[in-house]
Amino acid sequence: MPKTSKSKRRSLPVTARSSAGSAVPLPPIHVDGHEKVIIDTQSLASLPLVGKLGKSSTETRRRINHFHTLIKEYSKLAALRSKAPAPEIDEKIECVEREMAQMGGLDWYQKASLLGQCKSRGGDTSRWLVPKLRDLGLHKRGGKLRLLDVGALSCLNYAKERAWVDVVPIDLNSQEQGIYQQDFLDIGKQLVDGQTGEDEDDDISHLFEQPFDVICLSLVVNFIGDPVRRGDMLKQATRLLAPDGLLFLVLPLSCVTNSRYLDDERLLAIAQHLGLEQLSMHHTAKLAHYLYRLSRPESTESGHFKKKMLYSAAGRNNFSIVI
Ligand SMILES: C[S@@+](CC[C@H](N)C(=O)[O-])C[C@H]1O[C@@H](n2cnc3c(N)ncnc32)[C@H](O)[C@@H]1O
Repeated sequence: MPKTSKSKRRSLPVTARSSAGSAVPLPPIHVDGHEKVIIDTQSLASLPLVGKLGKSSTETRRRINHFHTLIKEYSKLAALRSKAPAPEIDEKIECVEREMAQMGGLDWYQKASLLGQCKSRGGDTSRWLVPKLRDLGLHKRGGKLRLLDVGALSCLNYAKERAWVDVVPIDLNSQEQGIYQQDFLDIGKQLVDGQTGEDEDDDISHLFEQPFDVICLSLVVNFIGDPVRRGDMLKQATRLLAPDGLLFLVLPLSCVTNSRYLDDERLLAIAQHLGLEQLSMHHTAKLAHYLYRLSRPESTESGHFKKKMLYSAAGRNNFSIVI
């Protein structure tokens, strides 16, 4: 039974609180010499569950989409503030935070997303991945596959495959016992910084010492509002994968079919740049699934994939991934 770090030390940044009690975003940090804006999704995790799940899946989807819009708005404002702090920007940020809080924060968002995973609403995306792993013969490879499930809403996603899959489920805001509370982008920092928990039980860094055979980023990259941090997520995956390891990426279909800045071809070019070979791609009415194999060490160079307009037509969204 995996231990959860939910009530224990977090390897996540500490969230400051304003006098009004609302979460205050953290200042930008510097990674590899570049300033990165922290999209303080962690602060959302601490907001109370006050929002309601929609009565119909359409209503829930509408609210989830609105939450995504608020995350993007939040990221833009945080980026602006890091360049030129101003009281008006702080006010706008507080407004966005308040609206998120009214909806129920990250906790509400996760519960609504979990509802979307019900069998009656299409099931969770692990059901697409498992047959692919079997096709590759990985179920009889000998020794269990180490699988990192990022943004796991349930620790039972791979329960049927427990004989050959060893899952490490993580999330920013653990929804149940057995899901480790951990920011994917912080993995490795503890190892480098030599951080340890207050007592040994708190420290889950040992879970990440060995590379993973499979990493799942299902509907997680689109959760991040900042295109650079989306790119960081893909880079982090390549860092944590074993040679020939597999990356399972799921995005809402509109991110690749209706964006001004991203389509399947560009996503493939980004993946190849990172040393990922595309094994499989599948679009459903709502989702785009990709399976990649790490075929060579990642390229560490940035600046190759800036935000570049591919389609200028009106009505398209602005989803992009920047490397
Ligand atoms: C839409 S849910 C996706 C759930 C599930 N993977 C699925 O396919 O339905 C996105 C989840 O990703 C989590 N998440 C976002 N960024 C993360 C990060 N940096 N580290 C860990 N979890 C993260 C959020 O907390 C949220 O629970």
